[in-house]
Amino acid sequence: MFESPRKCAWSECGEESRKTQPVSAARGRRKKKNQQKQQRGGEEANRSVSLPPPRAVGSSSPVAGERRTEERPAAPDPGETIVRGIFQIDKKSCDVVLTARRVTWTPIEPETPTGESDTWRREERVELRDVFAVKVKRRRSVGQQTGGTLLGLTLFCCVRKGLKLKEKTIHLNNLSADHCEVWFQHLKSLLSDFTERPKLLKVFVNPVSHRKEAYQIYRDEVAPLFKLADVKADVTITARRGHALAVLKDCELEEYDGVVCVGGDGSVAEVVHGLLLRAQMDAGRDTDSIFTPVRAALPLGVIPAGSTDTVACSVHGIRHPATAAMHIILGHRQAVDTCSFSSLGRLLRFGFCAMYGFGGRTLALAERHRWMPPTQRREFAFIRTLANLKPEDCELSFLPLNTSQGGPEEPRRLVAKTHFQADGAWQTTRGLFLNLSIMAIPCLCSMAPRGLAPNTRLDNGSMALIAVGDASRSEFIKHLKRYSNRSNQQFSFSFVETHAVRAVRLRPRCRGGSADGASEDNVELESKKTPFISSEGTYPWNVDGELLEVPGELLVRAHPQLITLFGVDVQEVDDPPVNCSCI
Ligand SMILES: Nc1ncnc2c1ncn2[C@@H]1O[C@H](COP(=O)(O)OP(=O)(O)OP(=O)(O)O)[C@@H](O)[C@H]1O
Repeated sequence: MFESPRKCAWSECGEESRKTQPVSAARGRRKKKNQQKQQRGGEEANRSVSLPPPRAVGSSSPVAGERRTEERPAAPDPGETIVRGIFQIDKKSCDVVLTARRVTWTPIEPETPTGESDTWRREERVELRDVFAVKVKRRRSVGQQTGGTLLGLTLFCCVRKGLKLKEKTIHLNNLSADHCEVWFQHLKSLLSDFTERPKLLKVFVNPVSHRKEAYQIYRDEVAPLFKLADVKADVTITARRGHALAVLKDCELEEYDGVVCVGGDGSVAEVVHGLLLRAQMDAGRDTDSIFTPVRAALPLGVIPAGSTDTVACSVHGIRHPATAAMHIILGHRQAVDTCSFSSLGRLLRFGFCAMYGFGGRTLALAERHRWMPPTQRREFAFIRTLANLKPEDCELSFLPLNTSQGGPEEPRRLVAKTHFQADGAWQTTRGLFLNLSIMAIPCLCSMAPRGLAPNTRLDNGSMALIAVGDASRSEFIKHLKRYSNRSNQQFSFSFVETHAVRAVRLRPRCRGGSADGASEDNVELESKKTPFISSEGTYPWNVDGELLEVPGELLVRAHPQLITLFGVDVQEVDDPPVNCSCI
């Protein structure tokens, strides 16, 4: 029944397998029945067990008259059996079938006297798209590095539990070397057809991210999975801010199939900026002009090791390093919009999101208290800025996404208190704003399970502009608190407006010259209408969790699907929601 062209391999496997098969009188009857069935099926049934073993691409020279394009055998029908045999799985002898898509197995059990055989023959399967490695399994004594008794094959698979991806092993036990060799070669060949899976990665690890655990996370949770999947990694442990950017500007990117960043949002932003800047340099773009950027050459994987990890959450839905590693290994790719930040005609950086006003002030204050532990300094800055809550007087212009371009939602009305003016397609408004957020991705995180910008998507080609106008502190706190529930009610305030936009220009309106707001000691002394300006005369922006001091006007442009991240599009975070302890 299981005969194939590689007769010697199969016959040995057959003998070996028979040792493991349960013997029963009913089995003889079934065999006979199957033989009759096979005869009826004729050639069809034979072909299903006899596909030739895989041939390496380019390994055969063309036969006279054969066209080069025919060198590689035609891809098998996805449902067609490539190889079939018997293995012990979970201590049961199983009839195992390999097709181009999956491995299926059915326990071989004796029929009951009543012949109710099919009612308990439960078929199980694993899709090859979820298998990331196949290994020969051997029994070795302690300390033995090579050799050992062959036990069979092990499939390493990825299983989903909610949004979490976990490793699972399936042991296909059979002591026949030839049998296992045939299966191993077929499986290896099929897995190598997943060309989107990376083989060599450039990895950046930020050793000082959050609780300084990034290297440990990489070493203990990610590197073992990469090794199992035969993914090679060229690791750089960053020594300073800007190190990853410097490496990306100069390294031979063509060698790699992807870049991985182990760290928080700040590290991810630096690597994203590096990849995109390098792409513009390679394409000869003048970044000090209104240029059309080219896409990043390589996809980016993000292993979360920061405090908030909004980018990782937005493409994995969970802060779980092993899940992130699995997305990378399996080559799950998601196109992602980015934005560029320019001031005075010069590109400052590429990134995903920015905040001005409350978001910028809070980060600027936290940065001045670097000596504090990260969580404390963030909470301190948050409370202090909230206590001194004041609106920014600015001129806000934005280029709305044409409704025919399929915006994510109807834009909400403009804040009434501002002076509206249309300039071509741009809309300009002047007024007081407590906070302005411009986000190209939803920025999911445990404090905002549906995202800081639930009204944009990863790849919809637009950014969400969320403008929070002047309001009382208690109203502003109510607005912030609503981010933690999943009802999207945070925008149901008269002082909040949202727009789907293609570009935003923000010009802080300075009254009465520079105020020295650099010291938090005199923050209280600032006039309620004076914009927060650092001692260098710049305005603090929170760009991807990093402080960006902008000298005046900032232009933010959306760039649809400029980068590819390893991950998927998720709607909300799977982590338990976290309420900000400060409010
Ligand atoms: N060895 C290093 N020493 C100091 N800073 C570094 C080093 N390596 C990288 N950096 C910089 O640290 C900054 C912050 O990194 P990251 O965002 O990963 O940590 P975090 O701020 O603790 O996390 P989160 O942004 O999630 O709060 C990045 O801008 C990065 O460039």
